[in-house]
Amino acid sequence: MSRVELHDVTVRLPTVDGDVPVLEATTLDLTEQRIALIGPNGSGKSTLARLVNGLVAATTGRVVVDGLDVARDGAAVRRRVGFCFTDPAAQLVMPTVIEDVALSLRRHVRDKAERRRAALDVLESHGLAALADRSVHSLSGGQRQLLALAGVLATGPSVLVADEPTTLLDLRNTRTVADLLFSLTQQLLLVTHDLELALRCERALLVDGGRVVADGSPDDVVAHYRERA
Ligand SMILES: Nc1ncnc2c1ncn2[C@@H]1O[C@H](COP(=O)(O)OP(=O)(O)OP(=O)(O)O)[C@@H](O)[C@H]1O
Repeated sequence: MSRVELHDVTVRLPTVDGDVPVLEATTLDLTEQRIALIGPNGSGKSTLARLVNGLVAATTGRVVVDGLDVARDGAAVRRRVGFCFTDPAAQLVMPTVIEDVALSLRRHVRDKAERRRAALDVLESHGLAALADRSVHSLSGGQRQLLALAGVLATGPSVLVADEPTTLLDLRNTRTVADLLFSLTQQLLLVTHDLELALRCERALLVDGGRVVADGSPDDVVAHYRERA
């Protein structure tokens, strides 16, 4: 299993009114397979998640993934850490479904024809092969989210950070995406407002006001969150 470490990490972000603190000094050692990040809107969950693949840089402190420092070894960390956004539109950039998966595979499979075959295999393994030549824009929200996840997973990350991957989905698609996420063997950092999903993880962190205010078993942390709300 992977290991994600935060050593005394703070984040300040620039605004028109100057830098504002978004994450107070945080130290974490994340070794469990599935870790949920829960908490109110604007509490700092996405910021914490984005630190793990360098989408947000620590203002002070160090973020380390499997021994690699995110600030120093950024490219190597990004190869290890897959990131899935709430809105799949943020990561689906090619005109067709198969081209999009092929783009994810560009560093893994050099030959173009082979890459197309590999992309089709990926689509098949996620039940999306029938959509291969469809425009990405013609897909439903659920299909788009599955495709985005398939593209990220095709690169073979050892950690998947998923930032509210089911927020835009209906009940059935939430179940499909959740089933996929919980079938993975990789480490999963799951930012979610869906407390049922949080309860299925091995560990949960409650973030509030830029601080981790509870950390432990999902049962305890979710109960604590419900009491505070
Ligand atoms: N690029 C930025 N510049 C300035 N402030 C930012 C930036 N990104 C986030 N923030 C602020 O940092 C705080 C934490 O935001 P973050 O997105 O991490 O919260 P969150 O817990 O993920 O919220 P939500 O549940 O609504 O997605 C918020 O007050 C937000 O306005």
